[in-house]
Amino acid sequence: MILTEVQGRAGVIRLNRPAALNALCDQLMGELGEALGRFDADPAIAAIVLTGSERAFAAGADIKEMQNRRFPGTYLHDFIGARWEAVLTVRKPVIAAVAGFALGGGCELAMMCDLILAAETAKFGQPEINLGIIPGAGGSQRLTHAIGKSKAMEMVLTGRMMNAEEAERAGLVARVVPAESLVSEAVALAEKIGGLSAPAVAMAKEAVNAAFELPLREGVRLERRLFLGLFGTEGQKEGMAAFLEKRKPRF
Ligand SMILES: CC(C)=CC(=O)SCCNC(=O)CCNC(=O)[C@H](O)C(C)(C)COP(=O)(O)OP(=O)(O)OC[C@H]1O[C@@H](n2cnc3c(N)ncnc32)[C@H](O)[C@@H]1OP(=O)(O)O
Repeated sequence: MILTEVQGRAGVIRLNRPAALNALCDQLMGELGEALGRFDADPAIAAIVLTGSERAFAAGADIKEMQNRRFPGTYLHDFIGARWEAVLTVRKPVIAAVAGFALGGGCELAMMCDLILAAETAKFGQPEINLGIIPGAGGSQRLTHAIGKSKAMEMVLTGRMMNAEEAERAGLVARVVPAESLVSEAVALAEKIGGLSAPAVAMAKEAVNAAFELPLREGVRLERRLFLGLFGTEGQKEGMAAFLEKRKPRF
């Protein structure tokens, strides 16, 4: 259900369950967690690209698998839990490359990544309300952080989908690119990141993500500690020396 390949410094993970529009079943999420862990541990990989098919990044959690779940069983054996949040434990940048549907858990998975590149065909939505439930993998929180209360509320309350252009305008996605160059653009981004100082990249990711979890003052304190810590790295010495010597840095 998952295909992986290495393209330059990028570890590319493709969700591959076409008959169900990449519905995120238990097996797929297990394979995804394993692939993320493998690329995160591989020193040759600078960043991870997570993508789906032309038709769907992922159409959400598997409704067939969820249909007969009952409370309190779901509460005692939280089927979202750590398995769904594997992407949040990855230290390297994770780029979601989204074409087609990113709905429900698919939208939530994309939002757990560090940034989203969207094809012109991308459609984002939290349609759980149509199933008699609400988002359960962070959608009500991350979508609201990303696009603000009114737009998020409208999408969560009505299940309305947002196209790529609107998603870019609203700040949900970093950039919209032609569908045919979606993965190559994401890989190019990973290559660019791969040419930078690895400790600076890791700390930049940590600092930006902290903005979602910490109050401003604590976030700024964390940023300051990380910033000061970078003066102990070779990357800072090389980066500043290269600038002053008017040459490209070699990290
Ligand atoms: C994370 C948590 C806690 C919750 C969730 O994610 S809940 C799920 C939220 N997602 C949705 O509600 C989207 C459900 N899917 C759709 O609305 C539609 O499939 C569509 C709008 C994405 C595409 O519609 P289209 O008419 O183009 O295609 P379909 O014939 O409907 O789908 C093809 C094929 O895929 C199966 N499918 C699609 N989504 C799911 C899903 N989330 N879970 C399980 N299966 C899914 C669909 O049943 C159909 O399969 P069959 O050909 O076997 O009928």
